[in-house]
Amino acid sequence: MEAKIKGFMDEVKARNGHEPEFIQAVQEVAETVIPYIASNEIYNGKNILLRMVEPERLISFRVAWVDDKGEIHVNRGYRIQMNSAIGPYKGGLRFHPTVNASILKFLAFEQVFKNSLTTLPMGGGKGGSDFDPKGKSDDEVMRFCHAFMLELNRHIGPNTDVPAGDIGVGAREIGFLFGMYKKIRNEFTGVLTGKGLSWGGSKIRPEATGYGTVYFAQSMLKTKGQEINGKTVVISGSGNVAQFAAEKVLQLGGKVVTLSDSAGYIYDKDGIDEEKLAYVMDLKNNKRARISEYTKKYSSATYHAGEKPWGVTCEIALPCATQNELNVEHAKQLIANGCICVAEGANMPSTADAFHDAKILFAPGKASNAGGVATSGLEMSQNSLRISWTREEVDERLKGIMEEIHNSCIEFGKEEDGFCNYVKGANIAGFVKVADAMLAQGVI
Ligand SMILES: NC(=O)C1=CN([C@@H]2O[C@H](COP(=O)(O)OP(=O)(O)OC[C@H]3O[C@@H](n4cnc5c(N)ncnc54)[C@H](O)[C@@H]3O)[C@@H](O)[C@H]2O)C=CC1
Ligand SMILES: O=C(O)CCC(=O)C(=O)O
Repeated sequence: MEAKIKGFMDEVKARNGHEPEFIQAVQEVAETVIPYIASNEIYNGKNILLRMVEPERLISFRVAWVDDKGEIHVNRGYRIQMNSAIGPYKGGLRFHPTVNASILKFLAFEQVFKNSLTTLPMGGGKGGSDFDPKGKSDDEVMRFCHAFMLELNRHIGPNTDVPAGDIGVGAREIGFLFGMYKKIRNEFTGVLTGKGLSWGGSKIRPEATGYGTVYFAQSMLKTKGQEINGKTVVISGSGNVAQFAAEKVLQLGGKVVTLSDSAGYIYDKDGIDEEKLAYVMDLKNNKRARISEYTKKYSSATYHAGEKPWGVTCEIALPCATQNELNVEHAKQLIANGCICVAEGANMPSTADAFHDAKILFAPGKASNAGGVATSGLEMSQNSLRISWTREEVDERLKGIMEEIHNSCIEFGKEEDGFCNYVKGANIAGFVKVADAMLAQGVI
């Protein structure tokens, strides 16, 4: 089996050798899915995984825009349409200076498995730009989004490809992108998700990724007779996913002690309560300031510049910032300090080796953060039906979907000693649905 996996990865590396994040994401899937393929006759000799690692379409384009001083800038825009076997391409847009083809291909690849796990009919895609929204005025962000959509609109549509937000793309950006799509195409459709509530957005979509991550952690803890109530939780990030993960932990009686951004983390020994979290939301979503500001307002907190929060003692860790922010040393430290449960809110925040051999409750992002895209799927359904479900209705569906994903992970990930390997479970469950559809549709 080792040789089979190596042979497959050699072929992937030969084609994508300069794309480390993409190779990392494929390796993790190959290690669990190739043995499954080998033991399941119907997938043999069909080169399904090799077909799945090649994007159906990779679009790259120039985005030229004018700043407030009248200077012209050029960024690179992308949309990776990875796999449409089970539905229209679906996945977020990331605006961050680090964006490149490798990062978007890893995200698009993960998205295929994640969307399959949601039980909803969505293929996988991802896109974005190396544009940095930090320090830009609202007008500059608007001009960039409009310029980006001038090209992207040709490649998307409510039955073709439905983008949404990711790092650097929130409600403000989705509004500007939607406005330009509507202007160019002269149609009001559900072409993007994460829209504002008064123009087609779904209730709970902003909360969904963070809430879903905590619902998944709840399901994992339940298998051990444990709950969130009374537990100390370390969270990284302070953006959309981190904020609503923190909110749900508080609602369930947990104590959140950290948040972070790319410059460092804050540790609040007294816990980040509802009032403090509201301050963080205003700080990040409106003032767009650094998390270090928190310590100026709350003396119970300390700031740790240039560091990650994984050395802080906790029972639960929720990495919610970005890829590869938690390595094997961090993982050892967490476990040594008593951490029993890690649910990834971000995409691939743990390095490949971090929890590889750790027998704790560990959920990969493609399972635990799938609540965001699942609720985007619910937004698509509401748009098609031209109706709007209540907050309670959407939250109930979200909870149900997270429960289903957890069940799928158990079905395919439970090992002989009773330990659930959630990575294996998520990879195989995600693979089966897409692979079966690809088999049915023939070699295309
Ligand atoms: N927004 C969504 O619905 C979903 C997001 N995700 C993933 O969750 C993660 C966070 O995304 P959002 O909260 O939506 O983005 P966001 O833009 O709202 O927040 C991103 C957060 O990550 C931090 N960050 C960015 N680069 C960093 C770095 N190099 N080191 C440390 N921190 C860094 C930022 O300071 C910020 O706190 C990403 O991995 C994203 O792909 C996953 C599923 C859905
Ligand atoms: O809601 C969506 O379509 C995108 C969510 C996303 O980008 C993700 O799950 O990583």
